[in-house]
Amino acid sequence: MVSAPIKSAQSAKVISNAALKTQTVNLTVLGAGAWGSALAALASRNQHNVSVWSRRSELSLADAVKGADVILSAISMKGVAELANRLNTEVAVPESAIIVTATKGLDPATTRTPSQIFTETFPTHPVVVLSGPNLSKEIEKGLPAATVVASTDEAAATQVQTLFASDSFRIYTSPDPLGAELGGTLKNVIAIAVGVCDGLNLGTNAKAALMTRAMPEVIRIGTHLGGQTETFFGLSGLGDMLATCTSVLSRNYRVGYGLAVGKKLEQILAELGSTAEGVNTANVLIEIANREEIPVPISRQVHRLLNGKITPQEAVEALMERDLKPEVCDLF
Ligand SMILES: NC(=O)c1ccc[n+]([C@@H]2O[C@H](COP(=O)([O-])OP(=O)(O)OC[C@H]3O[C@@H](n4cnc5c(N)ncnc54)[C@H](O)[C@@H]3O)[C@@H](O)[C@H]2O)c1
Ligand SMILES: O=P(O)(O)OC[C@H](O)CO
Repeated sequence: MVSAPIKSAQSAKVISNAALKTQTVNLTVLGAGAWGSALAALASRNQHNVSVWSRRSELSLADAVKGADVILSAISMKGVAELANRLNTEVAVPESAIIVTATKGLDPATTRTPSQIFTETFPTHPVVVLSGPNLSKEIEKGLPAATVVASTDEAAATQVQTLFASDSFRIYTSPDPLGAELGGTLKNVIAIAVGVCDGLNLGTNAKAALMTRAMPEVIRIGTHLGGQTETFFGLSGLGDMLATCTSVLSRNYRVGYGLAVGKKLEQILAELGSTAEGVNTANVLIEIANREEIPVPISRQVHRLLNGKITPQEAVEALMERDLKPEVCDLF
């Protein structure tokens, strides 16, 4: 069992990091990619018992989750639904285990978020979203970073906060899992657009305009899907948008940059050798936007570009030639 170190969120505000250290937690990390490995290392440094499972590891999924207090999934979106189903049907997930999801994506088959998938599959377990401006390569180096753990179960969020928090990894709790998750997911499509902007050498003014105009777009679709407006202005929203859109470490940014300098998508993805969720997210997002009639002009151009319907230059022209209008008119 995970100990319950915090009596309430109110008391957590005044307790120092040192006082937040808990009893040892049994953490199982599912996914041994860049993010799963970085999160496993953070928990190990906090002296917790960490086991890491991946589909290629010798450890079976059943053995990996046996006795787990916390199960954290950090696999690519394409595997989340299948993994949730395997956890539900093939193995015995401990009754009291907290499930944490750190994936930033949307399920292509159902358009659900990972937290929605885990909540529907495990209705009696607390589900926590971990999301923020977290480029794993910087975190691996021990550079300072902050993130958000969001859940409707406040005690579970606080326990996950304590599990990973350190002097170099500052964690805030939030009661809005969908908002935190969608901020981190939708910005990947915008990071592709900003990569295009930089690849075409369009300048700082254009980049600032793109990121700023992306905010109402993300908020419009994010709130429609159930997130709270204010969450999109926090670390998991604006914060992650800034990190991902301004760093060459971002794989999504590099997808856009590569397209702008004339590379084919397949070549870019092969060179990356790891997950760029924005490509799948753009497809699912446009499916949702079309179905629900939600305007997403930037994401739509990214979608057209990724699917070979337009060139990077044509995408820029399409955005610049839209009808003129007042700035603050279309948040919802
Ligand atoms: N790397 C980062 O900086 C970072 C930061 C925050 C969030 N994320 C998110 O975390 C998720 C994983 O990213 P990553 O950087 O670790 O990617 P990665 O490509 O390095 O690793 C992906 C992992 O998912 C596993 N996987 C893929 N398909 C699977 C399937 N069908 N079944 C089981 N496992 C499967 C792979 O084996 C691998 O272990 C993504 O949603 C990403 O957006 C990444
Ligand atoms: O490398 P990216 O583009 O997947 O970005 C990683 C994280 O989402 C940044 O917070």
